[in-house]
Amino acid sequence: MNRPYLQIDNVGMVFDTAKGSFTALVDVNLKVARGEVISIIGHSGCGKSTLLNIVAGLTRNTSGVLLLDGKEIDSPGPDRAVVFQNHSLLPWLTVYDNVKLAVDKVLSARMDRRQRHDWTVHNLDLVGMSHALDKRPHEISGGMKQRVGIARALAMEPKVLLMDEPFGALDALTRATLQDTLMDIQAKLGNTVIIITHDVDEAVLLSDRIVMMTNGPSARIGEICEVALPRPRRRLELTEDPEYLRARAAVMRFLYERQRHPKAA
Ligand SMILES: Nc1ncnc2c1ncn2[C@@H]1O[C@H](COP(=O)(O)OP(=O)(O)OP(=O)(O)O)[C@@H](O)[C@H]1O
Repeated sequence: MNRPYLQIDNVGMVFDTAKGSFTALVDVNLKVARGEVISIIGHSGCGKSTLLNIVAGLTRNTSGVLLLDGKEIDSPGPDRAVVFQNHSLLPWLTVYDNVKLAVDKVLSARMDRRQRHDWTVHNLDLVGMSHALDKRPHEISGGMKQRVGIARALAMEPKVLLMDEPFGALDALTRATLQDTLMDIQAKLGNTVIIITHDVDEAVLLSDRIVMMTNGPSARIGEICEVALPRPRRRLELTEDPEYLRARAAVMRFLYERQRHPKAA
C-alpha cells in the first residue's frame, strides 16, 4: 500500500467507570487505502463501535494516534460522516431538508444556493429517494430512512464513510437492496468505507478486507481476511464462488472457533 489514507496506530481505549478503569481496546493497528471498503466484525461488546467512534472523533482514544489523509484525528469533522443503525433524521424536517441542512452546514463556503439545492437532490437521487423529497421521516419506511441517512452522509463528501451496523434493523430483503445500493454508489464514487456488521455474508459481499476483532475486554484485531472477489459483485453469482466460500469460512472459523463467545462456552 502507498501512503495509507487512514492510519490507525497502536490505538487503545481505557474507559473510566464507577468500578474502576475498563480496557476496551489495546494496540489496534490498521492501514486503510483510499477507496477501500473495510468491514469490522466481532462478537457483541468487543469494541467495534468504540473503534468507529474513535475514528469519527466522537470518542477520544486514550493511547495511540490516528491520521486521516496526513492529518491527526482528534475531534469530529465533516471529513468523517457516520451512518448509525437507527436513522438519526430530524423528525420535523422533510427528507429534502434533512439532507439540505447538512449540505448548508458543510458546503456553504463552496457552493451557492442553487448548487446546494442541486447537490441535495443529486445525493437523494443516488440513493433512490428523490421521489420523496417532501415526506417526513414518519411517512417513510425504515429502509428509506437509512437511504436518506446515507444520502446525508454522502452529501458531506466525507473522506471516510463510517457505518455502524447501518442495515442491522432492516428485514433481509430491504437489507439486500441497500447493500446493492451501497455497492453501486461506492463503485461510482470510490468512497472509502468502514462498516461494522454482525453479518458474515454482508461482510464478505461488501468488503475488500474484513477486520476480525477478538473478544473484549482488551480487544484487538485478531485477523484480517482479504476478499479477492472482483467487482461488481452480484450476490447470486457469489453463492458458489470458491473465493466467497473461502472468505466466509475463514470469518466463521474465527468467530465460532477461535473467538467463541464466552457466553456460548
Ligand atoms: N462510555 C463507556 N464507558 C465505559 N465502558 C464503555 C463505554 N462505551 C463502551 N464501553 C464498553 O466497551 C466495550 C466495547 O463496547 P462497544 O459498544 O464498542 O462494543 P461493540 O463491539 O460495538 O458491541 P455491539 O456489537 O454489541 O454493538 C463494552 O464492554 C462496553 O461496555
